[in-house]
Amino acid sequence: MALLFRKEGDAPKKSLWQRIKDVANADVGVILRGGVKDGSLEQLEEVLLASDFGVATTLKLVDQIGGYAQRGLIRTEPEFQDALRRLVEAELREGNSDPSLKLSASKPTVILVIGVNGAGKTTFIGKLAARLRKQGKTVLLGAGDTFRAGAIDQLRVWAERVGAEFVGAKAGADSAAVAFDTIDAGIARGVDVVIIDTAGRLHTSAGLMEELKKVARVIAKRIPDAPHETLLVLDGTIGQNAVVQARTFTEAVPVTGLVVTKIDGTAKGGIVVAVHEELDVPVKFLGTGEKAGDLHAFDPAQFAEELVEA
Ligand SMILES: Nc1nc2c(ncn2[C@@H]2O[C@H](COP(=O)(O)OP(=O)(O)OP(=O)(O)O)[C@@H](O)[C@H]2O)c(=O)[nH]1
Repeated sequence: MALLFRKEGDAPKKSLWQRIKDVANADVGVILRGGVKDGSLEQLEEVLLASDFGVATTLKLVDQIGGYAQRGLIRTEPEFQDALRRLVEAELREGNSDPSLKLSASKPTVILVIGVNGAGKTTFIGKLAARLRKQGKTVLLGAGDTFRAGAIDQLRVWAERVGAEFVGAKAGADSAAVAFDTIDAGIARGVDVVIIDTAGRLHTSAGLMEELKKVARVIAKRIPDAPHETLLVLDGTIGQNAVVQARTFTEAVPVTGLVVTKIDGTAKGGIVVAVHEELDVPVKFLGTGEKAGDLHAFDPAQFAEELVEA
């Protein structure tokens, strides 16, 4: 099984379970004796908060663990660890949680990719294009991040590397116009999937959100049920700020899936659970590095297991 939180050969990071045992030893002891009462789960709560689960998810998990302990369902450390793993997985499967990428029955499927600069949008698009090419699909990348010239070149390089087609424009061009041209080219060339990059920085966040709305409107004008996926890319190392960012974006456009990047750089994967819980949007992919293969289709069972036990 591919490792999410570290590469083969890397020294293991401290797992969530190890941190719970280090910091919350007293809690573990109390829980195992079935003696859960007010205050005895405080250290567990602190570890979960420090691991980016966020307040709402942390309180829910602590409450559930407390309930299990009181009912005598947790009597050994492995039972405690297993309960936590199962609760995290259940959290990830709650509500709107289908991790599969929706492809349209008619060509092309249009995927719009949004997120702030530096979150790893362009790298994700390159990796997703590589994955779709491997599945035998034809792919066209549209460089809608016209705010930054480097982003256009970076996407072109990815297109060449993975054998995808490319539509670009000069830096400063209208992002919505690039999206329109890309879809036109996708229809004319009969490609299977069109992936459109967007800018992540404008002078004001209100300006950025207006631009994204316009891009989505222009796409829908050309293909009424498009974009078929609007994927929001979040940096997994920035903690609760990712939740704040996600709220701003989801208020502007209907986000259909989350991509959490740089998971290889953190051992605190609680943010993946927190964003899903807060937004009721499925996590669809995890990024674990800069290479084409460093993309994982999201699997709640694998994630919960590695987060708690790895
Ligand atoms: N370790 C690690 N680095 C990543 C991952 N995804 C992206 N990066 C790196 O993060 C940096 C930012 O990624 P970009 O893809 O350029 O980010 P962007 O959101 O497109 O931002 P701009 O290019 O500034 O528009 C680059 O140095 C990437 O190589 C990941 O999953 N793991």
